[in-house]
Amino acid sequence: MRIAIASDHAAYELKALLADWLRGEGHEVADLGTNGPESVDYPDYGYRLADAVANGSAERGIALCGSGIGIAISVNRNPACRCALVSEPLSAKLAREHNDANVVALGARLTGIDMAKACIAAFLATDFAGERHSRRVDKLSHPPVLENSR
Ligand SMILES: O=C(CO)[C@H](O)[C@H](O)[C@H](O)COP(=O)(O)O
Repeated sequence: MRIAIASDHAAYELKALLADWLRGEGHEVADLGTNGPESVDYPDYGYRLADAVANGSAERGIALCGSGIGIAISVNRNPACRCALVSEPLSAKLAREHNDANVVALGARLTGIDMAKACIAAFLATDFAGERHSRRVDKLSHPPVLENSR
């Protein structure tokens, strides 16, 4: 699978470990940075990752920062992306099965390497279940303008 991976400074070490592991598993991995401990801003990397998924150069994305929260919010600003922040494999599986998530986010300051691998393995191995979930996922692309929110 073609996978893009990106992080801020808080997660660059975890990113390198995961990229090596994924390549060893036979995936084609595009590492979009950052690649050192210098402080950077997670939206810059989240937007870059989201663009790789949106333009089709990557089939799936892996987004990492200290908590996973900031980079997940950044990725989800791109309407082509559905990014799920997870910390255990069942959520990663359900993010695919029910939400057709195309990006998974993890927090390097909260999640260790073995748990991160387990989450990513579940994320990559699971297909979208379709059916009733398709209707719901479609609605995510068409948010209504509600009367009382004007
Ligand atoms: O965006 C985050 C939280 O939502 C990430 O955890 C960042 O990695 C974190 O905010 C970076 O913090 P730092 O103190 O600048 O290292």
